[in-house]
Amino acid sequence: MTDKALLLVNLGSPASTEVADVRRYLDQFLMDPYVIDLPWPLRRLLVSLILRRRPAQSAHAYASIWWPEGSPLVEISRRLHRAVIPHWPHGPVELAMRYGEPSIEGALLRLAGQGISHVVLAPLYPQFADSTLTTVVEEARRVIRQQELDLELSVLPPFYDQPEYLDALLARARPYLEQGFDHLLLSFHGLPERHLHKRDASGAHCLKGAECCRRAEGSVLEGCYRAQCLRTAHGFAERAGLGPQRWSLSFQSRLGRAKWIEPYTEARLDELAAEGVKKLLVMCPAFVADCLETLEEIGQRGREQFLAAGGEEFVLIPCLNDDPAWAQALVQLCQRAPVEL
Ligand SMILES: C=CC1=C(C)c2cc3[nH]c(cc4nc(cc5[nH]c(cc1n2)c(C)c5CCC(=O)O)C(CCC(=O)O)=C4C)c(C)c3C=C
Ligand SMILES: [Fe+2]
Ligand SMILES: [Fe+2]
Repeated sequence: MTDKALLLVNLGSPASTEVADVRRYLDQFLMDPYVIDLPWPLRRLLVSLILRRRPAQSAHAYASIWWPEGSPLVEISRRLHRAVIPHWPHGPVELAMRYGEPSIEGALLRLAGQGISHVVLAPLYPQFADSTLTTVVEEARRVIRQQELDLELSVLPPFYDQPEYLDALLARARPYLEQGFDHLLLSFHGLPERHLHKRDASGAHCLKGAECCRRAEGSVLEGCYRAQCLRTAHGFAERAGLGPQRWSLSFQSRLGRAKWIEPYTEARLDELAAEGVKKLLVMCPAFVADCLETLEEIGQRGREQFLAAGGEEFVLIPCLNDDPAWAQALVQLCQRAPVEL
């Protein structure tokens, strides 16, 4: 029966490392109100300022990690897509990117054209944020509304604490853990603090103390990216049998002057070297596919920083990527967990 399609959605990348393509991509990305949550005129002004210098800098960074097939994030997502297809018994599997190509619009039009009536939307982000999950769901809804498609949607919720995901992470990390290390740093993508406050309607929970996100439950946990990152990190460390001294958590990829959630990865790299850590393992569990933020920011700049600060060995554990066990685990999640919209 071909009545229930699966649509995998990742973030997306520029079409090439040309500055003009990077500018186009950054414009689409940063003008998304779920990413820069300012009223349109202010957002336009801020993004135009960012677009004066950032495209050239980012193009240079992208060029240093680009693959012959194109963007690592997009190519890895394509490989994951191919690995998932044989495991999904309910119908076609499509791949889309929230920004750039292949688009969510194109994928939904193709599925509707095949007579599909139900789509399971799988945003490939373990932790919830408006800039990850909400924007994907809203884009899918916009396309269905504007194109008048007869499609029902359900969505894979954040899977930050799900055994399928944590087990896949551990299987990925185990060979690196077994080789010995002084410390494991779990570096998550950061988020402006404002995005957390906005989701904490009571104003009483989020960022009210070092442990507030650790204790979050119910709707507070559902809306708190930081709390979900902490759950992932503690869940992973427990499964790996790591004591509190063997690992820590940080947040990377800060953009602009606003305060982002702490501790910052950059600061932690210096601290760990100063504390005498010689061999550092780094894993980035907010990303299911290696991308600019893991390969360049951590794998190149993070490595240089740690070694310059006195560290001796820096090992970046690859993301889950197209690992066959992860492809199977993802299908299990998509069969077990989707929520009707
Ligand atoms: C993993 C989840 C992600 C969250 C949360 C997120 C929030 C967020 N990001 C920016 C700004 C940028 N992010 C950029 C790259 C990038 N971000 C994610 C994921 C999350 N972002 C990924 C997977 C990537 C890599 C894309 C790739 O092509 O490899 C970039 C672009 C690159 C650059 O110029 O540095 C920007 C800009 C904001 C502002 C934000 C939260 C509000
Ligand atoms: Fe980002
Ligand atoms: Fe919180």
